[in-house]
Amino acid sequence: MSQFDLATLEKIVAERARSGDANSWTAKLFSRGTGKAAQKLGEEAVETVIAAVSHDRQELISESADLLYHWLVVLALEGVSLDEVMAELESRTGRSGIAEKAARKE
Ligand SMILES: N=c1c2ncn([C@@H]3O[C@H](COP(=O)(O)OP(=O)(O)OP(=O)(O)O)[C@@H](O)[C@H]3O)c2ncn1[C@@H]1O[C@H](COP(=O)(O)O)[C@@H](O)[C@H]1O
Repeated sequence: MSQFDLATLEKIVAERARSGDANSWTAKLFSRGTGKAAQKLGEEAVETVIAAVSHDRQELISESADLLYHWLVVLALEGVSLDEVMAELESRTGRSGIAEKAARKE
């Protein structure tokens, strides 16, 4: 099982955004701003949907990775942290009591 996680990728994105490296896609996207990055996010979302409805498993994995990366870039450009999104998701678990049920099973 992969040990890689979104928090690590969020840190990489922040570091690459600051790098100013001409070879960095992240730095390039940051320099072009939220409009361009959000456009790329939308394209990756559509490509993910196409892979899913095509039942193309490998493409679905690849496009999902592109989607999550570009999503983190857009969050960073807008000053939203992954933690804030996770807190929002966590708050929703309370609605069904599912988190408490899962915790009781541990
Ligand atoms: N996870 C990613 C990642 N996923 C996708 N991409 C890039 O996203 C870009 C967009 O994909 P497209 O197929 O749409 O590319 P394109 O056709 O060249 O783009 P356009 O012509 O539409 O502008 C590609 O250049 C991919 O390389 C990524 N670029 C970077 N990362 C991560 O960010 C780190 C830092 O990367 P750099 O910023 O490039 O150093 C990497 O080590 C990775 O961990």
